[in-house]
Amino acid sequence: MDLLVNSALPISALVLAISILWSLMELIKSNRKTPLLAPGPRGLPIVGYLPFLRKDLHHQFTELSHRHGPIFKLWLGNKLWIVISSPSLIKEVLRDQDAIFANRDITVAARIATYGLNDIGWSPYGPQWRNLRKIFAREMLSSANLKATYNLRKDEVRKAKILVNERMRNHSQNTLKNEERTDFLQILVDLMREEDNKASLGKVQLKALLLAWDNPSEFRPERFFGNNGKWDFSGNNFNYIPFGSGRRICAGLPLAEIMVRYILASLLHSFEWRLPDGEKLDMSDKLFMTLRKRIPLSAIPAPRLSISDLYE
Ligand code: HEM
Repeated sequence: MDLLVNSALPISALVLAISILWSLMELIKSNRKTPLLAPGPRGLPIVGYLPFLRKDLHHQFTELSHRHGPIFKLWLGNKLWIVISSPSLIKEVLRDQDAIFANRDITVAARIATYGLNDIGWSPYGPQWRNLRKIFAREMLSSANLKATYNLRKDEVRKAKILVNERMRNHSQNTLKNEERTDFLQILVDLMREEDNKASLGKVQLKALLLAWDNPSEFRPERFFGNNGKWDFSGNNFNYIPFGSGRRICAGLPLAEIMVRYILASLLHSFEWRLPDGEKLDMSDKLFMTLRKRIPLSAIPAPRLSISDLYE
């Protein structure tokens, strides 16, 4: 019994000392002339909220924003973090006051991986970052990238040519399949063949029309309607900022805009996709540097166009 009491003594003394220290720190903090801070969850003395952080941080932050509002604070150790989640606050931080917020929080791992922050993404906002952005912009317009884009475009033109020629041949030989009689490509071909073609739609325009759209042979007139900037990803609509906004907006946006659209459109247009037998589509996510699918997607492609030349 004595032994138990004796060993419990140093622990209670330690707990008492930590509590006094914490109360003192809180007192000093409250006496400091700090501006009023946003609300936030309570943490532990010294470590703050660190022990409570979960791996699915983005879901945890969503939950916390439901509880504390669109701006809340977290103490992680002695560092204060402010988490924001409303379009108007995002505009304030990324656009209106972005000169103040244009720095990244540098981790040790980032410093090592970039040989001392020699990288646009991690470079502190300043002359070195400005130079790197200029070099990056020039590099993106370099002959190699222009050539790659040109080749991609050339390939799309070749494919559009094959599609239009095939459809016009089927049309004149009266061998159109049922579904082809009413699809969008056929509407354009009919328009082109009309004797009084006021739209002056020639073969060249037809091919150009096919290139500007994804799944061009689907009848989807809504693609012509404006959508009130709903999918404007240029950094001006703060409800939708996949590339960020302000000074640190994604430097690769122009390239990504061309490449992602072409690659996705080609994959969807040229192949029918299905899941491996017995597998269900899982949409859960995992936070890394960016958000990823928790279970990587395997999909099996099968050619969907009848013209085999397109797959060469
Ligand atoms: C769909 C594709 C892409 C998405 C969604 C994307 C998204 C982003 C985002 C969210 C940021 C951070 C912006 C901020 O901090 O406010 C960023 C930064 C950056 N991205 Fe992208 N990106 C894409 C493709 C690319 C490509 C293809 C390149 C290169 C060719 C690129 C190069 C960069 C660079 C260099 C930065 C750092 C800019 C800076 O700190 O000044 N990105 N990107």
